[in-house]
Amino acid sequence: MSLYCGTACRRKSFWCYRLLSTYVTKTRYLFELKEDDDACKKAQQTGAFYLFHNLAPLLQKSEHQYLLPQYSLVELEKLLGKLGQDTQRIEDSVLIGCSEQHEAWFALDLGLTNSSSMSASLQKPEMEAELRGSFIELRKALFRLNVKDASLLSTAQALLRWHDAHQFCSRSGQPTKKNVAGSKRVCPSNKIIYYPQMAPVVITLVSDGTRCLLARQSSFPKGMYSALAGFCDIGETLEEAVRREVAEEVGLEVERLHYSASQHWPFPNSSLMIACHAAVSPGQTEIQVNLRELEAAAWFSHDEVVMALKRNDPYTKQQNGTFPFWLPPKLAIAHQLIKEWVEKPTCPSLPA
Ligand SMILES: NC(=O)C1=CN([C@@H]2O[C@H](COP(=O)(O)OP(=O)(O)OC[C@H]3O[C@@H](n4cnc5c(N)ncnc54)[C@H](OP(=O)(O)O)[C@@H]3O)[C@@H](O)[C@H]2O)C=CC1
Ligand SMILES: [Mg+2]
Repeated sequence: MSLYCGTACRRKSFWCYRLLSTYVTKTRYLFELKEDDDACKKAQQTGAFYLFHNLAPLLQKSEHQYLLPQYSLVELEKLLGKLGQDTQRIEDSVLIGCSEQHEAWFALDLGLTNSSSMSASLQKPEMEAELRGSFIELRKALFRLNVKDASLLSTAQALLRWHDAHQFCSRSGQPTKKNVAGSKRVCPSNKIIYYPQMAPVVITLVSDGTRCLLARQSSFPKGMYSALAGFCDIGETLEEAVRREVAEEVGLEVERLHYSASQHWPFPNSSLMIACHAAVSPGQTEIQVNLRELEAAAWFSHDEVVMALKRNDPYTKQQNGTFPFWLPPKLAIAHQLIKEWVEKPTCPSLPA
């Protein structure tokens, strides 16, 4: 459905864009592309495509960081032709954002095969040579991207992964069909609509007023400690999830907590990280580590944390064979929580 806006501009669109801020017009343009398949197809003609292979983004190496190449629809069609692939494959692409000038951005995975398309998975080396880049695992690349690109690729990978895992209706078993933008999938037989999902995860930096509590899982890189994290259970509030996770993992009862910020985190699936500061009373700080969840947990002083934040070569083994204590990289919300605590290590004052 389209609406004409007021007499002054006569533009055929969902919205009258004339008096709105750049941010609002961009948001409403994206909304329109998600709702209107024809508008989204049209946007592909002038849009930019980011490529993936089995969820690894195509990147080009520059001196210190990775660059993100993008392709126009015409370039993509040429590339697929050259590789002997049907251009119908472009229908698998998903909308991931747009520029302020309304150039729509799409992501397309050329390694994953879709139940509804007959295209075979393309060979990675052949494509890398053609594209003069490399498909690099997001875990390895994320921390060498600028914040904007890292966020765009996290979104793209999460959406591509969700579509790959939701090709069939869980009620009818029939193949589901995505809309052009990829903001949903529908089962043609029973009309059930599936929307991309994120799992809410609380991440909490516990403090006793002078020290903060950090922990590590055995899967973490050697020497790295982070704030306590855990998936929310169904039916829980954030406050309940924080109190339960802290109790489960280190055996402490949180007295006060306050919200700091949130972050989309693509690993291992798509999580919405909700970051909080929490306090325990100085008299109740003896921890009992749940070894089924954590390898270790400990209280760290302000000075120790300040030193660890300065460490920029954390993987170097020390002479005694151990790895130095270090903290998650800047891009992780855990880093932000820890930095906030270093700047203001007092207990939060809001009631839990
Ligand atoms: N961005 C950041 O700064 C940080 C992000 N994180 C992220 O937070 C997430 C959660 O932290 P973590 O300590 O591992 O979580 P939990 O403490 O909840 O424990 C993880 C366990 O929960 C189970 N699980 C896995 N997926 C789900 C789900 N969707 N819902 C409910 N339970 C699930 C699994 O158990 P089982 O296998 O036994 O079924 C898993 O081993 C991690 O994925 C991690 O990547 C963590 C720290 C910092
Ligand atoms: Mg945990």
